[in-house]
Amino acid sequence: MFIVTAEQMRAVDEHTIHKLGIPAASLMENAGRAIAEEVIALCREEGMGSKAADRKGHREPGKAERAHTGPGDLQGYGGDIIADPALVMARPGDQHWYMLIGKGNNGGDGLVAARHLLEAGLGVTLVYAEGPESLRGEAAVQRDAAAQLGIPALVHGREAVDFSRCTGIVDALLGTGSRGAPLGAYAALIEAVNDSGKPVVSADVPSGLNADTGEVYEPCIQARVTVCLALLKRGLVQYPGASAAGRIVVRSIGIPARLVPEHGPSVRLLTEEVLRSSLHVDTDRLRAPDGHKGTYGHVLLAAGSLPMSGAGLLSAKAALRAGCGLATWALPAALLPHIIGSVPELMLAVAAEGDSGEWNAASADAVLRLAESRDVIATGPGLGRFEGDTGWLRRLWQQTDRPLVIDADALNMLADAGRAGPRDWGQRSAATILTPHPGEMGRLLGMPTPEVQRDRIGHAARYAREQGVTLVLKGARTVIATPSGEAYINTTGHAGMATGGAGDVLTGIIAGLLAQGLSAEQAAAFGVYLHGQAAEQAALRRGDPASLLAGDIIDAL
Ligand SMILES: NC(=O)C1=CN([C@@H]2O[C@H](COP(=O)(O)OP(=O)(O)OC[C@H]3O[C@@H](n4cnc5c(N)ncnc54)[C@H](O)[C@@H]3O)[C@@H](O)[C@H]2O)[C@H](O)CC1
Ligand SMILES: [K+]
Repeated sequence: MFIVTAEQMRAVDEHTIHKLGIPAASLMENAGRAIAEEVIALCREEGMGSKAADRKGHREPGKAERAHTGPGDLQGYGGDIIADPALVMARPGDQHWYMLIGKGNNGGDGLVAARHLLEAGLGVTLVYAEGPESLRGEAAVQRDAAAQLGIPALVHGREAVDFSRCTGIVDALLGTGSRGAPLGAYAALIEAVNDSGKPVVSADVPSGLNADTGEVYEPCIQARVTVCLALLKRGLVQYPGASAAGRIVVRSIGIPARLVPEHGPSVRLLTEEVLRSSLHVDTDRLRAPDGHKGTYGHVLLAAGSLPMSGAGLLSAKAALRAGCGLATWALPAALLPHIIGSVPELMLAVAAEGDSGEWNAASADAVLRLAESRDVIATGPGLGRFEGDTGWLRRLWQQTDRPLVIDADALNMLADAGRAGPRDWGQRSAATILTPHPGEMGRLLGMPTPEVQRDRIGHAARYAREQGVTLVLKGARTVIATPSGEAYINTTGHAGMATGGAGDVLTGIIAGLLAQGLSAEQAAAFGVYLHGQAAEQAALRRGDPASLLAGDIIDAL
């Protein structure tokens, strides 16, 4: 599923109307109709104004919905005749919905929805944010149709609006044409709606949400359901916007998704389907029946220091669990006695001499030598900082042609590389994957963490393109961005993954997948997906996400 910006949506919309010749009125009709259907679906689900038998959330028309159009039993003539199933409910007359109408096309969608709800037998009242005379184009056509049908209308500021009288509210105030925080009547209506506690169905996006970044302005509608029209908007999959949206239902309205790549870099929701079809990840083919441990690649992990040896251990175990044939952990000499025997499947190699348990700049020689007979290098977890560390990382970057996964303190070394970023170190010929959390991303970009979080997709995609790397921006809805400017938004995982070591596990998984021959894009996306899915399994086993340990994720892989 594609995820678009408001500008991309507009471009695809224009393409559909002006090049394909689909009338704008058809798109608005489909949009409004979809919103009305989701209002009815919500009413059914919540048993709002309907019979107990109708409270199960199913969309099958109930008994009362079957129209027997003549005397006697029609079944004798070949079966029931059922009125439009999507719009039928048991006792529609108990429902009265207020339809908030803004002056743009979002308002036009709301007006179409009002017509369909009226047709279904619900009570509807229009609440215009501004005088109806301010509507233009298609929205004005819908305003006039609604007026001719006699749908009652109030105008904010002219008549009192009492939300306690309605059963629910459709928010068609602001859509993708919204700019900045809602102003004037829009802000007043949003505040009153949120205070009312009534269920809200938002048209396209909750009004007050930045559709591109997920930033919520003051005020912003808190929706029960958001009926996203045509294509998923970026702001709906990023927090805090994702929380304001409630349940998101993406409804097609006649705009072909295949037009998206013509209008800018594509961002997709990372699902199993996308992994298989767009990313061509075929797990059945990862293991050859006649393979041996050399077939599945050898990971070299340069990680861990005395106070943080567990990080290295987690990464190494995760790489093995992800399926690489062999893993070698390069570590400071002083760690060796503590580690020996803890993971018997793992090979250990001393890279940094001395009894401090820390890394040093000279250890780059040892790491580079070890890398010659390994397929992938991963570094960062538990590494710590040391004198000359940025130069150390620079040597790895420049002097090995092996794929490189860079995490944790190695990212902080990268951040010290200079304003221009590692692109100054030259383009690597092999895959380079960076896995920052928002704080590390902020250091890479030289900006505060909240600024990164304000537009995760935008920052990740820009950095990956400018620096020529594959970037994994961790956090709720992890973003995977590629050097070509494409991105994937992960759908797996939960808040229980906010626990020490979870990132080290991800580094190991990605390295383990790279070793098996996956491309940077495949390994990063599949690794993130698997990491989240394993954490879901582990939380199910434990019964509570909060008690998840990073090691549980490895066990569940
Ligand atoms: N996907 C499609 O192609 C279709 C989308 N539809 C719907 O149309 C809206 C986008 O409509 P647009 O007219 O471009 O913008 P809005 O309705 O969002 O409203 C813009 C309107 O509001 C004023 N405004 C902007 N920002 C603010 C603010 N902060 N406070 C107050 N007022 C503001 C501005 O002046 C404009 O007049 C899309 O979301 C869909 O719902 C089509 O119906 C079908 C095709
Ligand atoms: K809206």
